Amino acid sequence: MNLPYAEPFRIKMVEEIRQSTREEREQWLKDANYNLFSLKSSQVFIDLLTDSGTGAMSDRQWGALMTGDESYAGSRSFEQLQNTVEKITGFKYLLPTHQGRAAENVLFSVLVKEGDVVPGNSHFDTTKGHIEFRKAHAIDCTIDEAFDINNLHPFKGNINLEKLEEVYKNHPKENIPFCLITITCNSSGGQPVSLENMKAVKELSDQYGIPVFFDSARFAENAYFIKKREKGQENRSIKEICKEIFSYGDGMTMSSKKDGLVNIGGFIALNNEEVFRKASNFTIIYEGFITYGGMAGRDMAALAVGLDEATEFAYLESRISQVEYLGNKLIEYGIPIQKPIGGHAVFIDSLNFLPNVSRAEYPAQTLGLEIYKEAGIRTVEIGTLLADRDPETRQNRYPKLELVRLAIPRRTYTNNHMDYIAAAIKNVYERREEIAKGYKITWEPEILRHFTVQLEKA
Ligand SMILES: CC1=C(O)/C(=C\N=C(/Cc2ccc(O)c(F)c2)C(=O)O)C(COP(=O)(O)O)=CN1
Repeated sequence: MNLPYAEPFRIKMVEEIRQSTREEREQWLKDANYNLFSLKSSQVFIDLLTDSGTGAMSDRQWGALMTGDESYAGSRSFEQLQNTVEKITGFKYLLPTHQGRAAENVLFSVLVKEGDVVPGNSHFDTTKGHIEFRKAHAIDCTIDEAFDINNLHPFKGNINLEKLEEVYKNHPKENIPFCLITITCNSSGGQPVSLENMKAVKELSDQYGIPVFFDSARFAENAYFIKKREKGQENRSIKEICKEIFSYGDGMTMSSKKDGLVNIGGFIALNNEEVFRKASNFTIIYEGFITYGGMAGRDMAALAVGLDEATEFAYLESRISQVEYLGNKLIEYGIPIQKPIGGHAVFIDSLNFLPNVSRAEYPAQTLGLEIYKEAGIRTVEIGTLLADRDPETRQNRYPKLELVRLAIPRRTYTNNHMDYIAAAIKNVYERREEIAKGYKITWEPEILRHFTVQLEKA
């Protein structure tokens, strides 16, 4: 018989997780003002809040930690990281930061000014936050197919070139610091961008003299989808595809907490020496000296190993197959999810799941709370709460999709956990008609409200 698939690793360390009762969870949600971010990890059985920094490191990464060089300047670990980043991306200048939004803060302090526009595919919320915080505007030029959850376009992270050229034509070049391509595109469901689209975006941007940057948090997963789905790529290595991806950009920001396979860290990498020099000053102000930038030497050492591991097909196949396994189970149960299934998460369409909950009562948040009550599984809302209010009108911005994201940490849960998650969501789906009321906000902060917002039952 054909041998079934098995993971290319074995487990050497485990961490105990504990179940709770439904009564306990209902009380804990009340105490948390119905904000899943406010739960303690001890109150969560399976944590799908984020794949950011929550994965398991390998024995080689733990080994690298022990030999980290903590020198303030010129650390050996920085050199190891710099060599690895250049090998994978081709970018020769590196500025470490403590995580992805810190890289955005440093780079955007150089490139983004009041009144600018930054086009791209869907910007993730902290990236958008760092653009709007500077009184600039993010313009989403994603292809329309991305917003139809049943459309099986293989690259829903792609940029619509007509929409992008409209931006280039309607704004002076000095007010367009760069075009930002997010790979994979988190907000539209962990959807990849094709090499063909990246190439076309770079060519169009070069015509208008606009630089292109990558928000690269899940670049390796994007490369995997290119290898699996894009014509002519099936025989190329992940590392070869990554090199070509970055050849279509002038630089990158990176949240290493995703495809860096580490629990903390980020960086900027680019080829433009002038931008590097200016960004170095902001690194020193915000992050620390330019050869550690808010990271310990040991974390840079572990990251250098992590980037190498993350850009290997066997690891990516294992990681993405687990997400597909969960997604296919939910499809089998009739649950409406974003298709094709993304690389790091399964995204449930809560408007179809909970038709009786009005948009003004946050259906995606309502569904996330029901899933937690049902089985102690924490998810995150990628909908109206996250979309926040229009900076000028202060009205809710209702995005096209109201999603609940099930983000799968890397090398952390087994497929038994996936079966448990799918069964829990099926149970909620079977009682969806009874769920007719959502939630209302009792307190919210000025920006990025969903992290700390407080709610009560509507
Ligand atoms: C494509 C991209 C990201 O996905 C990203 C972060 N993402 C997170 C963490 C998170 C962020 C915002 C939330 O509302 C959230 F609930 C979760 C996530 O789970 O997906 C960052 C920023 O990288 P930092 O987290 O290292 O600073 C930059 N770019």
